[in-house]
Amino acid sequence: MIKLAANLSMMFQDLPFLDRFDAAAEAGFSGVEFMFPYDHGAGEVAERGRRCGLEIALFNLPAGDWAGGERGIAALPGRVEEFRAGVAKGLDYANALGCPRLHLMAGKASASTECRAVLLDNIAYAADLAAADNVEILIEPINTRVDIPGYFYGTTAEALSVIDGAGRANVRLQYDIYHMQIMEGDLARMIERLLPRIGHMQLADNPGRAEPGTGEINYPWLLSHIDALGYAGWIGCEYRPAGDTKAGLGWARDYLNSGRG
Ligand SMILES: O=C(O)C(=O)[C@H](O)CO
Ligand SMILES: [Mg+2]
Repeated sequence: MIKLAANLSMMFQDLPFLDRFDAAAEAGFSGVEFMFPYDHGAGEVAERGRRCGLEIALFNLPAGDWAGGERGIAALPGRVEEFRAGVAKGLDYANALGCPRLHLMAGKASASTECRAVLLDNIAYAADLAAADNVEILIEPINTRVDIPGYFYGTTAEALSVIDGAGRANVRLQYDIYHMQIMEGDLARMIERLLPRIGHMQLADNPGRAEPGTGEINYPWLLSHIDALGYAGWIGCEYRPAGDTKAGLGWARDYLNSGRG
């Protein structure tokens, strides 16, 4: 069964963050994900999720100075103390929100031995603490052609080599179909091959990163294929709606709860 999570950092942006939970539930979602909950108290985010009957599928560990252009700090030498404080904060929120997954972002860093060593240490540190809370750490290759030039890993091979290097069983691959269409293509076969390593998925069409049906990816076919493969995890709708979020959800009708919207 395909389980779609609304991405509350990209969808329903006309509403304040907490009200996006209500909008997602009304649209028929049973799960949500978002980038960062940290502007709000963990208690109030948890309460809103509970009240709306929503599972919280994933959010990001603190990722440095986002507004200043940083996209994670885990591969940055000299930022280890800040990284560790972020892990503690992220796990506090994950526990309060009942969220079993955290996305750890490496950042824009050179492919140097030093950055890789810092990254592997940081991932192992986060994974060991997370394991004690039954939380998984997710590593997502992000396209370096359009969205984040210079990001530490842009392909599944690079991300898997980092995961294997960290050597922790609770570190898994976050497969974002949009990024991987740009970097690798061959989506169906790649997902089939990588399925045992994938802990979370995300989607958007390409080009433009809007909803399925606006670009080149055959989502009706691909989602049936993912379903047939037996993928049981969440797929986050990490797209920028081309217009009104709810009006653009026609593509998802078969996968959402009905009767609430
Ligand atoms: O950029 C992406 O695709 C992500 O999933 C990161 O979490 C940034 O939000
Ligand atoms: Mg993503």
